[in-house]
Amino acid sequence: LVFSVEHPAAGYRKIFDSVEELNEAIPAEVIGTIPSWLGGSVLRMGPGLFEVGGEPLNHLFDGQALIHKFDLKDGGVTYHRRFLRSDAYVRAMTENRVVITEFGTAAFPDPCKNVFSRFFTYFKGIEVTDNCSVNIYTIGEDFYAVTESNYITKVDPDSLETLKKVDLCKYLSVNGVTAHPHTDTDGTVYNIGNCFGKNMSLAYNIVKIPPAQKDKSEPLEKSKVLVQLPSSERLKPSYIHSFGMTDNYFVFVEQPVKINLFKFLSAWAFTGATYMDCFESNYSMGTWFHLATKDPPDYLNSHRFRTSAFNIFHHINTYEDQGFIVVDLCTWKGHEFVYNYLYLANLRQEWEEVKKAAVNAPQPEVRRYVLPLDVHRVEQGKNLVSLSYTTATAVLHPDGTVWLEPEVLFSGPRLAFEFPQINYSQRSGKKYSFAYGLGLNHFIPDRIVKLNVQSKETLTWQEDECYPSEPMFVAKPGIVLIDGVLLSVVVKPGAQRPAFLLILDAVDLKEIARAEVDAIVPVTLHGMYRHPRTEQNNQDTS
Ligand SMILES: CCCCCCCCCCCCCCCC(=O)OC/C=C(C)/C=C/C=C(C)/C=C/C1=C(C)CCCC1(C)C
Ligand SMILES: [Fe+2]
Repeated sequence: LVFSVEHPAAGYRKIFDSVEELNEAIPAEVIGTIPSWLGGSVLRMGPGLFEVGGEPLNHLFDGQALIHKFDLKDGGVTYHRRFLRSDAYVRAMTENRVVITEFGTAAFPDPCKNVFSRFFTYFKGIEVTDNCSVNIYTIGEDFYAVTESNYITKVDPDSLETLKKVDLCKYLSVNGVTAHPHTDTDGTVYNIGNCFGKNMSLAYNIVKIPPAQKDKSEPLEKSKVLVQLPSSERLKPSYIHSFGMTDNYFVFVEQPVKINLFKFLSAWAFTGATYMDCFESNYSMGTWFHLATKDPPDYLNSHRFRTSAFNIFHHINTYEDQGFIVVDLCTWKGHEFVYNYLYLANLRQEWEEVKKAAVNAPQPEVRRYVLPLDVHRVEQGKNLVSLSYTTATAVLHPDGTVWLEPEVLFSGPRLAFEFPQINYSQRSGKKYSFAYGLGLNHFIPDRIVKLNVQSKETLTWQEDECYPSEPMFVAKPGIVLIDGVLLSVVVKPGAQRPAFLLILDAVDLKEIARAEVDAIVPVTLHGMYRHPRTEQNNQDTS
């Protein structure tokens, strides 16, 4: 029954429609009672403008970045949104054309320039996009909207004004970093990015940005590359969307989706190709797992962990247990790039067509991989994983590689458990029980799922004609680990008030409240919960 939800009215199309920003926050109508301890704001990023100058943007990740904010205070809720004033947005508005190439849409040539000056414009090099539509997080006390390029954008989390474009290349030797950093309890930020070094040498660099500084100096000024991981292929680094971190280790999964740097650095500048045109699959490498220690930072090159090919975007959680590293992942089987299926034209099709397209796409599966930390030559051919609670295996082969087989934690035909969240502040890097995710039915987000990663039991929230977003876990203040709520922005196109902030009890996924707004909210990708400001932290930031 759970798998057979159908969408004949294709209401999901509404989440891919352009909207206007708001001049000021609008009030929401609250149904139910918002817990008295739940204040603060929900900040989320996503695309909000899907065409420029009458021309469509092609890919889900191309729409111009819109910052959304739901403020919760004294049981009431307001909603506000503003477009990020990125160069990509401002120049598109000014010139009424796509000026900066997006993930799947090439910039339009300036119609005022003749063919010769256009040629020389191209020679000036590639203008990398600053369309920070993927996530928002803090560095020190500042809030940054981010994508995966070298540009991050400082924003005011109260007014949603754009403050400053920051080029990470000024501080760090990286070409970009992921939109999914890890943050320690003291506020230290860790991230990973591709680095195309001198002589075309390639590496993945793990970077560290310290927390807010006592002398109020910029934490980015003190950021550094911690450790360098090698690329399996020269000129073709793998695409990275997230990574794992435990108390003592970093885990990087090198997938067979590759960036062809030759295409990226040459053809792209001349032919008006897009980022999407620079990806290719490696049919033979499978998937490699890399480990590095945090302190002292060091790449562990003694073991080479391998498994069959899959796409990986989101790590769920990673932890150490009895000499093993447990790595839980949202995978997509095979080497074909899942982003090939995320063109807006596909996502906006009639339901029957959407279903047909998803049949040929890589299939989703939540998997647990277990990496033994202690591997000896004599142990060839036998399963090295002795953790009592998992069927995942690791076998040392004569060539010195350790072949991993996963335990499947969740699998449904064309039903993905994606955009995973955990009780991050209390369980990140630690053994845990629950993951919360967005259920993608043939790529259409139509349910919220809670997964018990130990028992594999699931709970589901869904409602007719409703399209939710990534559920964010907010822990109830206190010491009880399982208490908390899930917050998700849900779009219900036919309703009188067509979107709402949904508040679910994270224990049983029962609805606690919803705050309905008189506005459609386009698809959001990721975001953060900002705790209410107390007298104490008001003083801290002043
Ligand atoms: C929320 C519901 C969505 C509905 C459909 C979704 C289906 C999703 C199925 C799979 C999971 C996908 C996860 C998606 C994650 C995501 O948010 O991705 C966004 C990523 C973006 C916008 C990446 C931008 C990357 C850029 C600009 C990279 C640029 C570069 C290179 C490609 C090479 C090196 C240089 C540089 C400039 C860094
Ligand atoms: Fe993501």
